[in-house]
Amino acid sequence: MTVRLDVVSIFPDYLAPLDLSLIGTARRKGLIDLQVHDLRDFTHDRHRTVDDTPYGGGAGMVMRPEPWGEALDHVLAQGPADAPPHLIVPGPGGVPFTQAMARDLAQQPWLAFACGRYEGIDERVYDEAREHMPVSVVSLGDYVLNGGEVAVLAMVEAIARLIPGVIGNALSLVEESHEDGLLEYPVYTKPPVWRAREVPEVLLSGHHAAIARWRRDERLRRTAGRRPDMLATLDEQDLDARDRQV
Ligand SMILES: Nc1cc(-c2ccc3ccn(Cc4ccccc4)c3c2)n[nH]1
Repeated sequence: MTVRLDVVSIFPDYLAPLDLSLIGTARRKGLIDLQVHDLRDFTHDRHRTVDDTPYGGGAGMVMRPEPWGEALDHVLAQGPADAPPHLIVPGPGGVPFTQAMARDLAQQPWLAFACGRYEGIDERVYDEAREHMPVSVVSLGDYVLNGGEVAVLAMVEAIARLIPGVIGNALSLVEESHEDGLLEYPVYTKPPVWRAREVPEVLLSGHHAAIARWRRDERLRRTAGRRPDMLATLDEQDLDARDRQV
């Protein structure tokens, strides 16, 4: 199944990195159909204006509703009216983007992303969009960006890599940070000694049960050290069950 992704931005070139690496390959393999739209193509004045001053005053500018309305109409017209895209709008005040959300979105056949800029998009655009498609306002984290493009690059990467066929070795998706509630274990490769630093002996032992146990312990230790909040949500019997597996 080809997943369709539409992105609307005033900086379409910001999304050029999605032509590279795994995502680029997936697009060429036909697993992903990504279309980037320039919001200014949906303006009609000489200066291709996309922003205006905020009602109620205040600093900065607000993105005008008309170009967004026409841009989203154009996106909607690319697919079946009875199966519209899920519109994802990055925003500092959004619902936190998580691996669980990425997994859910990777199952959907058609996603659209609206990249805001300035102080944001006129609220009526969200209200209007909700009459035609599901709309989610999503935050990448508790820090402030200047616009949605960087957030969309991150979300598209997180989602696309979960689409079957995009990542060659499906195993590499298991036991990743956030995939099963623990951070990933430390990894090593040749040489066995580098600047007098040795690789942990167990990893060279070929003793698979001991290696699995070591990796499990490292994940727990690392999670407890860096993300104790994640351990709190990993309930007891789940922890014990995991330990029994090793
Ligand atoms: N996680 C996350 C997302 C964003 C984000 C996303 C889209 C936009 C569009 C304009 N801005 C600038 C802005 C800053 C503060 C208040 C309102 C708007 C954006 C920021 N920041 N941080």
